[in-house]
Amino acid sequence: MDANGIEFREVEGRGRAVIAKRDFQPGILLFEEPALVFVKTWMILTGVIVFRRDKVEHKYEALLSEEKSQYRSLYPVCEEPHTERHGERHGESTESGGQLRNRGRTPEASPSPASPTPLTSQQHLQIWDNCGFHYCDSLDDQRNQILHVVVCPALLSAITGCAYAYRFQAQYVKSVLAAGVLFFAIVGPVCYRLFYFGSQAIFVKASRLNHSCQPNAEWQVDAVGEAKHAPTLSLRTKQRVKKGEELTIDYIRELPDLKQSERRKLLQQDYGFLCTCTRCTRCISDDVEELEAEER
Ligand SMILES: C[S@@+](CC[C@H](N)C(=O)[O-])C[C@H]1O[C@@H](n2cnc3c(N)ncnc32)[C@H](O)[C@@H]1O
Repeated sequence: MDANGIEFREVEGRGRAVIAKRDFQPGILLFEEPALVFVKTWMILTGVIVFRRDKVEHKYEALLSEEKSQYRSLYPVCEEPHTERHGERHGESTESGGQLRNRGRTPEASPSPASPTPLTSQQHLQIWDNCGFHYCDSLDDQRNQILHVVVCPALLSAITGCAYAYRFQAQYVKSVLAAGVLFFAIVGPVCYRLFYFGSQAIFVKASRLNHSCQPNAEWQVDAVGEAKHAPTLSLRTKQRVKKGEELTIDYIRELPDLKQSERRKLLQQDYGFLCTCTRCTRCISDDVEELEAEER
């Protein structure tokens, strides 16, 4: 499906954005988009995404030259002045779409796209940090189940059991069993948040979606049959959206319980921007206490 009914343009203070060109009811599919590139990751403490840099670079090298320039157009998404060229539409595979916006790099209209300056590891990292969508596919889910239901409990039970046996000279087997019960009862639920497998993908159009703490759209990744087809992101409206409104998503939707002030801090620390969504603007202006009372 093409991105009908939406457009990509600049908004004040937030760079390029996705705007509704007509009214939408809740639950409407706005667009579907295959991943440009995706990698397997781990996540620690529901926040720190870890992947092998060389893998990311290797995947980039395997892209076609047009795809490479789309990928490169994402760097640096937010550091340069957002000067949109006439007719530029993000995600379109035309010559004007996906132009290089890299500092110190010649615009693509004149140079040979075959030999762009190589991206550094740091630049790759910045692209993935800013634009990577994290999700779990079915293989990740299986690995997580094995990890959290078998490996982690067994390992932690064995360690706790050994410590218990050493401390109290208890029989090893009894200690491991006791530690296992203890683990499932107390540590098990916590362990689920400590470490898990996932995947991360770059979706060119979707990476133009700005964040809001009260988003009007939500994304989902379908990664069934990933070996044969690239995972596909679909974006749907969450509520009624009026013509001219910006479409936004929640960048930290896996942490719904945070207070507004904590959300702002996290977005600044992890994503490097001061959120200017309506909710945050209200929070800055005067009623932080009122907002936090509402949240309680
Ligand atoms: C994935 S990009 C979104 C598209 C980006 N606006 C662009 O021009 O390509 C994320 C960046 O957009 C900006 N941004 C997104 N949501 C924002 C918000 N609520 N307030 C301020 N800046 C925001 C930040 O600079 C952030 O690092």
